[in-house]
Amino acid sequence: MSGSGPARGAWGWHPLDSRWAQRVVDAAGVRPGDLVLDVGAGLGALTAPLVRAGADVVAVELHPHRADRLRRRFADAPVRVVRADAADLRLPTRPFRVVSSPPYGISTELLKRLLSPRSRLVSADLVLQRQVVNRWVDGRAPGRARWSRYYDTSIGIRLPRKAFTPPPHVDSAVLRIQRTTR
Ligand SMILES: C[S@@+](CC[C@H](N)C(=O)[O-])C[C@H]1O[C@@H](n2cnc3c(N)ncnc32)[C@H](O)[C@@H]1O
Repeated sequence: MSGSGPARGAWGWHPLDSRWAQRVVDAAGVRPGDLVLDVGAGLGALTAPLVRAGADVVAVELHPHRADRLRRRFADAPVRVVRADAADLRLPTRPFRVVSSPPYGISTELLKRLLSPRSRLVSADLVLQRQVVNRWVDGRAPGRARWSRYYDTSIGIRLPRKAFTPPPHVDSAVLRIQRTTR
């Protein structure tokens, strides 16, 4: 999914209902002034409650029209909209959190990047396919030997299919990642 972007029809368009988005952000424990990446921000379902929580948000969105709409919607808020492919994401050089409902197709690539050796990731709350979350919490995740010294993984809120429009064909949950050292 790099270069000209995903193939037509592969844009992973399952926006979160605003009440569920608020719950995900509340559970993430974001504090005023935190730098938070919303990867695959769509039209800002998570960006809006992140702004209300006082975060400085970087909203990453590849779709050109969605990125434009995000810019307009959050023109007066502490939100930087970056039109970029999450697969090529440049991580901040200062500590940051991630609260995101990314397209499921890029979740493994995104997680590898967030947990890479020089990452300043403090915590991540990612809405993902429940099967994928289970894999990351029960010890079957890629590269675990390397990153498990620094990070704990756990399962957060379980989201019903009706938390999205249109409902996806799979169950979802929040994968919580928290730095334990450094
Ligand atoms: C599942 S939707 C979630 C949208 C929003 N976060 C929400 O919860 O309503 C995923 C979003 O990721 C965007 N997207 C798809 N592929 C992407 C990529 N490679 N890099 C960045 N964003 C991407 C889609 O355009 C879509 O807006």
